[in-house]
Amino acid sequence: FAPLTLGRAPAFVLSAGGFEWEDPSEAFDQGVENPFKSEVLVGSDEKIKSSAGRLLGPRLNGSNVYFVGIMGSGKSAVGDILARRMGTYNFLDTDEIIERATGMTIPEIFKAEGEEGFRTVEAQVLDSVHPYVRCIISTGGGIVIKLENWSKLQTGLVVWLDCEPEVIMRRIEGTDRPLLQTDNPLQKLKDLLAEREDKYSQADIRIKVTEDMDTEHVADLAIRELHNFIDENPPAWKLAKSKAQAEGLDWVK
Ligand SMILES: Nc1ncnc2c1ncn2[C@@H]1O[C@H](COP(=O)(O)OP(=O)(O)OP(=O)(O)O)[C@@H](O)[C@H]1O
Ligand SMILES: O=C(O)C1=C[C@@H](O)[C@@H](O)[C@H](O)C1
Repeated sequence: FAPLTLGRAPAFVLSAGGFEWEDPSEAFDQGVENPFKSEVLVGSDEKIKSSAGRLLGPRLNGSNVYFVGIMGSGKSAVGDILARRMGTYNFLDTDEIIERATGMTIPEIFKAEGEEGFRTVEAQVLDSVHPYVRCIISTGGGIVIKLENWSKLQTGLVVWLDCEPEVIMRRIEGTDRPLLQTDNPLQKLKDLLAEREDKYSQADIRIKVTEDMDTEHVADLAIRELHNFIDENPPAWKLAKSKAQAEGLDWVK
């Protein structure tokens, strides 16, 4: 078999099970380490923090990051900051795409088509955006309700912004979110959280957002936790390589 090439001449050729292919570390490992744990990157905490966002893109290798959580938890505000800090990722917001695609506001869609109609469009939008790469995607608070949406979210890394309803209420009181047009919006938020909590908690990363944390601070935490998640969940080839090396076996011929 001719070695598989990934757009350029292979530097190393692996041979396993009768097949030969290029060492995937050549294509995927860009030598970028977790800046919070790196011995190469030295400097003040502030300096490391400022480069941490920029260094996340190469380590994510194109994988999307999805923010989930109850409405008002900061998914759009924090997602936008994260994409700007990374520099190489785009920011998308499923609620905003729905409004642009339908030419209607979310309250108008709820009024005309009901919640079920909104959920159908929301699933269609997620279906069309999830094949893109290098995106930070803020999702609608109810995206986790439909099981079919989970398989799409799990093509990327999922971050739950876990924020108390009381804190959220103080931020979004008086806005036109359709599900909160009740006599007791705080109770409604609590009920929604109780219904969805077991779904949100399936996220890869959970960030506890408290009242004293501004959006920049939450973005800092998201960056740190994403770097840590990548360390703790290395791709299969990386595990195989270190296992082979530990056992003194040939990995690269
Ligand atoms: N950590 C924070 N500190 C202060 N204000 C915040 C914080 N997070 C979000 N906000 C503010 O709260 C409001 C709601 O935030 P945002 O729209 O980002 O939430 P969301 O999770 O995207 O909501 P939805 O699901 O309804 O789209 C915005 O005005 C935002 O600026
Ligand atoms: O929690 C929800 O169900 C919603 C959250 C918003 O982001 C919007 O998607 C819409 O208002 C519904």
